[in-house]
Amino acid sequence: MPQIAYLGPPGTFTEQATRLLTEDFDADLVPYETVPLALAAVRAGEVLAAGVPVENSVEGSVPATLDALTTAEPLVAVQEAVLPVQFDLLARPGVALSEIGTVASHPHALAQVRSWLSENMPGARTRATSSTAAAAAEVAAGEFDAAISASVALDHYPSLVRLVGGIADVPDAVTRFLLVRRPGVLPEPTGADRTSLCAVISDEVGSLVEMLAELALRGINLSRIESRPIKDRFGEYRFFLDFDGHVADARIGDALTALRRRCSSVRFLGSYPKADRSPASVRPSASEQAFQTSANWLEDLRAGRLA
Ligand SMILES: O=C(O)C(=O)C[C@]1(C(=O)O)C=C[C@@H](O)C=C1
Repeated sequence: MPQIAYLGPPGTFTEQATRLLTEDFDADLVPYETVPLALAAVRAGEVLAAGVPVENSVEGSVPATLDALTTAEPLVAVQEAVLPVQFDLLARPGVALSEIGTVASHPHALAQVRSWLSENMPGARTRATSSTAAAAAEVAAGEFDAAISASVALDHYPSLVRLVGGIADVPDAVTRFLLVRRPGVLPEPTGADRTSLCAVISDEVGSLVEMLAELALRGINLSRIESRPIKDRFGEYRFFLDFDGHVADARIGDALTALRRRCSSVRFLGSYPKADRSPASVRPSASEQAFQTSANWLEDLRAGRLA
């Protein structure tokens, strides 16, 4: 049975997402303490793939995931899932809300309940843990007084109780997760796909606009752009782009070759079906047929068949 890594311990949102991402095949889910460790296990061939959080609708991208995707051998996303995110406040039995001195969770989770904490527990100090379930484990071990966790965490830490349920500063918050593997056969195009890549551009006037223009000119809908520092040179950035379409689509392939010529480096991070299955809208001049017709026309010109 294939082994699939996820950000653990058991009871994280990432575990729930990874179960969803692997529901079509029998998989043995293996918890790792951090996203970089889960991705290192994929690179080392210890596991087939990893489920990792990539972006939250309230707090934005998950920097640990973006950095870990680009700083060692290439990996590609093959599937995405989007999960609603609401939290429970878990504590040891007999502890009242007013007695809680420390509340622990993953920094992304704490950021999503910041207003709730300041209104309801103004005296409590927040503590960062490696995941929402790690916070529950540390509360069970007596490290902290309370944890902001997924409600499934309670199944794994039965010594805790739910003090408050359904906490969320933004009620419809969601987190997007990816299933990431070593490069291999890509998922088939479905007409409702997303392509992710990371590009480094030169520090020159207009280079960002020109990169984006390559997408816009081909009618490609950009759904996310994010920059992360390159780290060893101040003021230089990697740009993470997500856009509608599959690398097998003519307009996407054409755009990628243009980016490859224009950027100092381009790392392909995968083409995979969008979680919401919403089809890409393709303008007539960027359709497969339009690309084929114009390629045939050029071939005829070059062969002397047309003037
Ligand atoms: O999966 C978990 O439980 C995590 O701790 C990670 C994470 C994240 O990185 O965004 C996942 C979903 C929630 O948005 C909060 C935290």
